[in-house]
Amino acid sequence: MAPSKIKIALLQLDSFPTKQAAISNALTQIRSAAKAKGAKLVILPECWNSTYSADEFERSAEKIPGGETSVALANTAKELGIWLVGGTYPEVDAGKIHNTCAVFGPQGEFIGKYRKMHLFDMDIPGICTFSESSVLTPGKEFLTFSVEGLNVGIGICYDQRFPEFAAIHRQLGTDFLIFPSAFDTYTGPMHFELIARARALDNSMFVALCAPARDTSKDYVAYGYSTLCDPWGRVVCRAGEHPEMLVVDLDLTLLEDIKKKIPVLKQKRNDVYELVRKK
Ligand SMILES: NC(=O)CC(=O)C(=O)O
Repeated sequence: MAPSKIKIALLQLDSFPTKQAAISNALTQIRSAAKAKGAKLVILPECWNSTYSADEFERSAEKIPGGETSVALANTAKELGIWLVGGTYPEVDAGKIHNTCAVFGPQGEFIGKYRKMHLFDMDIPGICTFSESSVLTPGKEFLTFSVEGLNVGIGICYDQRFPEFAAIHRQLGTDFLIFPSAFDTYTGPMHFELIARARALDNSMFVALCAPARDTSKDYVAYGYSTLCDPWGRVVCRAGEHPEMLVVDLDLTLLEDIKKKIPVLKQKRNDVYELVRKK
């Protein structure tokens, strides 16, 4: 029988001048989350081992699996016997660059990877202009997997702005949708928590947004404020701007609880409208 609780950790990681230093810090934090706090599933942020910039994506991209970050994460997942959602780091494959999340299981096995499907192209003049599509290739595949009976799905940052993405995950059976996310400091205060709560409530699922800590010395300043919402759309826990570890027991009984009490998922009018996955 599936457990009624599972302990998870969201690591809001600091930035470092080199990839090696970022990896070393991440491994220390993962060990602390698993050994000192007992987390069974540990989640890292978007773009935690490189600067969030188009140039840097090309410079630091690696093979997934097989590259140095993936090997370090796989070994650590095995050492600790945990599930590890590796945040995102740039992937190179057949000459193309992707913003990719790799997932590793408790034996260090590669569970799968998810490539950011909706690329972050935003233009708010004088505030935030970013064009992931100038260097990255978007993904087309969804990723889901089971952790002790809990159905987990992966999205990345900008994907959370598309309600259809989370709704397709609902169709796929996802009960916990995880978005490694590096929102900026303009949209973050307006939208980050709002979107997390909306996706959670719309789909009666847990939603986690795991962000890098804020570093004001960077060109792209990440918002921070990693957030976890329950299927009722409530914020279970939220970080601040600085490096932080959020450790929490997901109360899995809430999944059935809301489905019984507010059965919107069964009440969809598929005779009138329908959402169709094409790939
Ligand atoms: N960084 C992103 O992918 C998205 C973001 O910052 C936003 O949507 O705002």
